[in-house]
Amino acid sequence: MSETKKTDAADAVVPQQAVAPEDRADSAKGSGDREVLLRVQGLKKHFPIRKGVLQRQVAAVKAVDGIDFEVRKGETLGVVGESGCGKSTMGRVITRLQDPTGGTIEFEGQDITSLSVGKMRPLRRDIQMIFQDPYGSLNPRHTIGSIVSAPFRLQGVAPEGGVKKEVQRLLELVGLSPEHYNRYPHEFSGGQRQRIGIARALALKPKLVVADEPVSALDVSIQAQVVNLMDDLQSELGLTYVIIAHDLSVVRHVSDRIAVMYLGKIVELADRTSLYEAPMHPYTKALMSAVPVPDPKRRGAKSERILLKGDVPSPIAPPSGCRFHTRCWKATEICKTTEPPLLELKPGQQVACHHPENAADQAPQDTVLLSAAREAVELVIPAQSSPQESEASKEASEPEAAEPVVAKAAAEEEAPAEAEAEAEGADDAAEAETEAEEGDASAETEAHEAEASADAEAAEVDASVEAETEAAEVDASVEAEAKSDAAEADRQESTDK
Ligand SMILES: Nc1ncnc2c1ncn2[C@@H]1O[C@H](COP(=O)(O)OP(=O)(O)OP(=O)(O)O)[C@@H](O)[C@H]1O
Repeated sequence: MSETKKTDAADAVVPQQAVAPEDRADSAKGSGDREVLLRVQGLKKHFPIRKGVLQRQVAAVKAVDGIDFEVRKGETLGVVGESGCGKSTMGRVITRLQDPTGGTIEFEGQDITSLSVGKMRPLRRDIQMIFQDPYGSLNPRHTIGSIVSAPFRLQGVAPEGGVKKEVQRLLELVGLSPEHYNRYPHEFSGGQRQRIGIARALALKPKLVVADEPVSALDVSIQAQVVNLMDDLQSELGLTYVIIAHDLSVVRHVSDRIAVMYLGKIVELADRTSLYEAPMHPYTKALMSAVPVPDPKRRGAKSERILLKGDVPSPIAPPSGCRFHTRCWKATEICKTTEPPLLELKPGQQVACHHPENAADQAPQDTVLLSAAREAVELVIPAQSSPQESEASKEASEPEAAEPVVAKAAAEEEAPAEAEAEAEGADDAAEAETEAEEGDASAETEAHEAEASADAEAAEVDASVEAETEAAEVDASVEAEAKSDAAEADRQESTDK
């Protein structure tokens, strides 16, 4: 409760150097002149933690805690942030698979925040979701035909030319053969399964597709294919995407604009170029510094890598003021007491920070760093030019490995499991107790997931039998080939004689 009060107080603080309204209008005319498809305001999703016989609520996991953004027709909004910052919850809430705790969601101008399941049904055609796990999200007992045609059955839609023809067209659209219609999910690779998931999501020609980590479960080589497929489909079908991902390279490749989340809040929202070239929020800067540069020639241009120290605080009791102040090297007293609002400091670039990078300071009078700020980060200078430098940077990173300090900025590539375990460990009890709360998630999704997990074992067995069979087939064909080679050699020999 106290945080809420502080937040309210924070809202009253008007930083002096935000972009003037007329400039904002200009920026809206630029990249933002497309029609708004989805508008989210003050969106919150809190999972209650209940205790005791009476199951009284004692606290709440503030997974999403007051976020505002818009998605325009035909664009791709990327959402990034560390594990546990509320990305997936945000995705499930905007598609109304979970009910929000507060705020509003408007789709094509219609307020869908509290529509009942029945009233949401017709809108389900327009808003679809692609899930992260291509193995768990397809029912192993159903054929591909049945999986991809499910949306037609559920919505009572009869496509022109019949369901089978339409499903086969969709399979072709996503790069699969129409002959796969009668096959089962275990007969496909991860990338192919994700294509099937995409075909299912596109069956009803949706306007908005929310993809939650669509490629993170796939091999790197397959990721590019699926990302390119989604790109092509967007131009072909005029789709609008919200793509949730923790891989900054993927997000950079696919997004027009990017929202950076930290502990249930959007800390920066900007177009791709501004965000990658001149990030304003220190957290964004730290995330960006962790993105590997693939080109060795350009690697030298990358200044230093910022490793954030300390853990992500618990979303049950997030820090006061700016939630990032406990890990920020620029934090001053105001950051501790006053929550910075998300303001457009440059046309098309919104940031929630009192002391932004690449922009005028919003609280120039507040200059004394918090003592923790001095310890908040570690800079790693890329080892490249001289041997001495490489030695120094090696030394700088060694004690860090010995310390129990988690370099969170690098968590995206180095320790996602650890970060996740932390967040989840703290919230395990909460999750268990609030499971029942999730009854509001789409019945369709739940039934599907339950069935899928019940059958996962069967699928695994099938898959291993399949793998054995395949291996046997390969052996047999190799043997046959060897035999025919030998016969050919014999024939050749006798001809020569
Ligand atoms: N059903 C639930 N009950 C209780 N807490 C939940 C529930 N679902 C999510 N949370 C908590 O909400 C927070 C945000 O979780 P969420 O899955 O949205 O994060 P995320 O950014 O998508 O992380 P990841 O990338 O690991 O999926 C976490 O602390 C998580 O433990």
